[in-house]
Amino acid sequence: MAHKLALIGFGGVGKGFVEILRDKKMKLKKDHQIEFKIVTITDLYKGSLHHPDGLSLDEVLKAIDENGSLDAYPEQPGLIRGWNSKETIEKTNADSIVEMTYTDVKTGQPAIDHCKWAFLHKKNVVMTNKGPVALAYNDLAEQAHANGVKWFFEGAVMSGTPALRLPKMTLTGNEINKINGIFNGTTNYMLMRMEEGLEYDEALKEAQSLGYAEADPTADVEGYDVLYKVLILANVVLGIPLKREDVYCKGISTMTTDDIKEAKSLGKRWKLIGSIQKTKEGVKATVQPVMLDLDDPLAGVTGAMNAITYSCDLSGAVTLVGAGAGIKETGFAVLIDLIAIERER
Ligand SMILES: NC(=O)C1=CN([C@@H]2O[C@H](COP(=O)(O)OP(=O)(O)OC[C@H]3O[C@@H](n4cnc5c(N)ncnc54)[C@H](OP(=O)(O)O)[C@@H]3O)[C@@H](O)[C@H]2O)C=CC1
Ligand SMILES: N[C@@H](CC=O)C(=O)O
Repeated sequence: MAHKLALIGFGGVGKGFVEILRDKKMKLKKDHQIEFKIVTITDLYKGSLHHPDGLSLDEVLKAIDENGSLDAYPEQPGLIRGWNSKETIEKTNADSIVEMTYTDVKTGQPAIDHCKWAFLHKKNVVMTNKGPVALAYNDLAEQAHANGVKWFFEGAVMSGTPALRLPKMTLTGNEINKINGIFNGTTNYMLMRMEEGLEYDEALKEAQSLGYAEADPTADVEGYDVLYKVLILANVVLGIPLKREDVYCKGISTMTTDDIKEAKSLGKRWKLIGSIQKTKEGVKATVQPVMLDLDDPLAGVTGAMNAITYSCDLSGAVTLVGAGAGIKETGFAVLIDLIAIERER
């Protein structure tokens, strides 16, 4: 039986995910005997569509590409328009909610409420939104468990690169003492382009046009996006209930091309580094720009690529390098989570 999905938030990642489902439909069925059917899509300004038997992905993409809105989707018997996110969760016949609204770095809303409502209505949640995981992990994980549903969010850290499944699945049995790395695609891309001669504003515009930046890019350049990822890694991977006030956070917003040139003249390169370390005095967590030697492995991670190193007592340091942002890459993260749910069904 097809696994029915309701999408909340239909921006870059939402569209990327629908394109993946359209393109991989046959392969998923043939290789994995899995069929996903999107029955609802709800977006704040682009509108909302629901059909209990499934929406035509070609028509959804045509409506968005040609009109920027779901309102242009053709009429058909049984089609319902106009649900908001709460109505979607309450009324849809979907098995899983895919939450891809913007990340609010202060409150985590409305995504935290979306999770709570979905769990109460016995629906799984897959999300790329970082807010609920960073701010309400323990509470929401308990609610999902109590309602017998799954809550997955692989895309919240390093988009489609499995930065969360790696420690949870294959590094299990190790004590992880330190996690550090590059966790933001936008700023890593900007630093590379500034080294190539672009001004700060030009580099930011490019990162936005490539779909890497947050709806409000302040989150990227001030380091809050990395701070959120540090909180997720601490809570989910290390089981440490770290809060935002526990983390020293400095972004790249004050950096100029002169800073970049200075590093270059010293044979170094700036990177925005997130780090969590267990020490005798407790946990030390920071987000800050660091000048690295060019032969440091992290110095070679450029563009929207990210890297994470898990320092483990048994396996030693294990580093994963891969996309940290991107429409297709993050859409893929949703697919990984949905396949994981489907395999457990
Ligand atoms: N882009 C990337 O590379 C990555 C993104 N993420 C996360 O994935 C999520 C989506 O990212 P992305 O697609 O790039 O962001 P976008 O800003 O492109 O899309 C977010 C969408 O959510 C919609 N939205 C906001 N509030 C609501 C609501 N209450 N109900 C319904 N829809 C709503 C917005 O509507 P409208 O625009 O119509 O107002 C917008 O279309 C974010 O949380 C982001 O942090 C995670 C990893 C990587
Ligand atoms: N804006 C973020 C998107 C992924 O989390 C980034 O640039 O890394």
